[in-house]
Amino acid sequence: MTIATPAGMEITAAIQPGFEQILVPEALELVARLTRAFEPRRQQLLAARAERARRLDAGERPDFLPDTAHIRDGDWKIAPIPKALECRRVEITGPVERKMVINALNSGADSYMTDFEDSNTPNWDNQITGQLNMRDAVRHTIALEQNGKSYKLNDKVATLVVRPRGWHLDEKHVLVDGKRVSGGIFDFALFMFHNAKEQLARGAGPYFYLPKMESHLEARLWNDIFVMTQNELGLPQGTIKATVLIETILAAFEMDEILYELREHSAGLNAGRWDYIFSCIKKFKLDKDFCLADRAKVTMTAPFMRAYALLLLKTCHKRGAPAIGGMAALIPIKNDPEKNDIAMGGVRNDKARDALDGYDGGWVAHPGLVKLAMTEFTRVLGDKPNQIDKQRPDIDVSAAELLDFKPEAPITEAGLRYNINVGIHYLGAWLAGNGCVPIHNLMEDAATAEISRSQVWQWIRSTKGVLEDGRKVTAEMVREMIPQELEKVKGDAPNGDNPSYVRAAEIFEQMSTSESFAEFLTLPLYEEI
Ligand SMILES: CC(=O)SCCNC(=O)CCNC(=O)[C@H](O)C(C)(C)COP(=O)(O)OP(=O)(O)OC[C@H]1O[C@@H](n2cnc3c(N)ncnc32)[C@H](O)[C@@H]1OP(=O)(O)O
Ligand SMILES: O=CC(=O)O
Ligand SMILES: [Mg+2]
Repeated sequence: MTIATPAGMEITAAIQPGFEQILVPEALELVARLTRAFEPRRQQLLAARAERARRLDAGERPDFLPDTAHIRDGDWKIAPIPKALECRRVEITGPVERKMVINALNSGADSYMTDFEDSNTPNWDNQITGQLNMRDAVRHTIALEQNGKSYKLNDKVATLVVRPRGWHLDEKHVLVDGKRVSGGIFDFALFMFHNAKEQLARGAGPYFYLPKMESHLEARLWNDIFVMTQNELGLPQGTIKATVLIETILAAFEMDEILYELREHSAGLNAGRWDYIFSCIKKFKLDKDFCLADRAKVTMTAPFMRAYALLLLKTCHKRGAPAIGGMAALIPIKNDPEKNDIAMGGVRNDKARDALDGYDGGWVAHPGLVKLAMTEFTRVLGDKPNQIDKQRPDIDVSAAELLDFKPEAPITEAGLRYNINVGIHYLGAWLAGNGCVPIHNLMEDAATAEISRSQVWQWIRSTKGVLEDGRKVTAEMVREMIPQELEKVKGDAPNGDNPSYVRAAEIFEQMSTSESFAEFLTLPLYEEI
């Protein structure tokens, strides 16, 4: 099938039946206009990231910005939060897949973040089918017959929030003036064009989660895109609301500034813990003093994670903004009640800690976790929709505390093998089109897998990358383990005979043993799909 595209735009992927309903000329026109207006700035900001990374590699340490002290010290608040976003005690998240969209909206959670990002392989079909799913979800017509089950929406559903791709990702199948467009702008513009007015008519609005930003200037770019889009679509300014994931170490130093940039459009901040850990490893990968312990030991109570979580909470409430907690990767464990009890206890503790600290809500990965997370937040909040009024002047977090990277031990052979195993399994699933999988009873997505592959790279290079039995982690050691772990993955994965796992092992070896560090694992992977 062919479709009409605006002058200067080319679509290089197949237009499957139904895709033309999303790729309508006016929607593509909006993509083209936003691209022409903002793509040069996206490229400048990505170049600024690379320049900052070079400085960090050379030993520079981040600090709060001197030039924006007046924003941190100033007395201001974000614009009022709309009714539909006042109560977010439990937010379920998941890839933008039809059955999961229905199950998540029906899950009993207050809100649902549908994901074009960490938990989604951004192949062309997933992206456009995801937009079709969103169109039907917003209109409450989404339905499905699968495996003898009928899926449709309940009368009362969770508030929908959409996560477009981050600034680093392109949509390679859409070119404007010969260049790839931004994946984030593409996802955002199509969603806005098809759904914003319908959502407003239904008493909510276009709400977003914004991932992986590294500075307030990147937030300013989103804000300017919101302003132009609202003008283009004839929507009142301030209609769009966005929650920013603080999931990079550099953004942790600019939380006030990020809220300030988006103050007319802000719906608060979220502690995106998994990408945050990955970002710390990435930004200090060459620092001889930096070396984190086995992935399982780096929890929310590690000193640097605790500092970040508390600073986020304090900053949000000071600005009248919701503070939303991140994701415990534990999921229900079938057929093993004992292990399941331990996993559920882990989620309960995680949500109880966030609620008692003062968070207004938190993320869960699975419908089976909604009730217990809700119980923990309700225990603290009672019948209040949020606890934004709970100020935490007692919290005082310094730059040194944000950078207090511990624990450093233990690093174990089991931990190393775990990282290799999860890395291969996840990359293989991703290449096969599934961006979120259960591995060893944990939710694994692009962010958790990034921790695994970057730890292996770092342990090989750091003088502190030594196993607790005294052996140094080396490229040879990792090369030897990769085929062994690949065999285990082939046995464990439901589609283990898919050639994508063999390819994943090759990519994992290349990524973890090569001298250069791939900025995001999804960048080389995207060129393979
Ligand atoms: C770091 C971050 O970025 S966190 C945010 C990104 N990550 C996520 O959003 C995690 C989303 N979660 C998931 O994808 C899944 O829960 C997984 C992959 C972890 C586990 O999936 P499965 O093993 O298939 O779960 P399970 O078999 O227990 O599912 C039972 C039912 O719940 C549904 N379900 C599971 N998780 C979700 C979810 N997050 N949203 C909606 N429905 C879900 C399944 O579709 C299934 O439905 P069915 O009974 O109608 O067939
Ligand atoms: O997106 C969330 C994260 O933890 O990463
Ligand atoms: Mg993330």
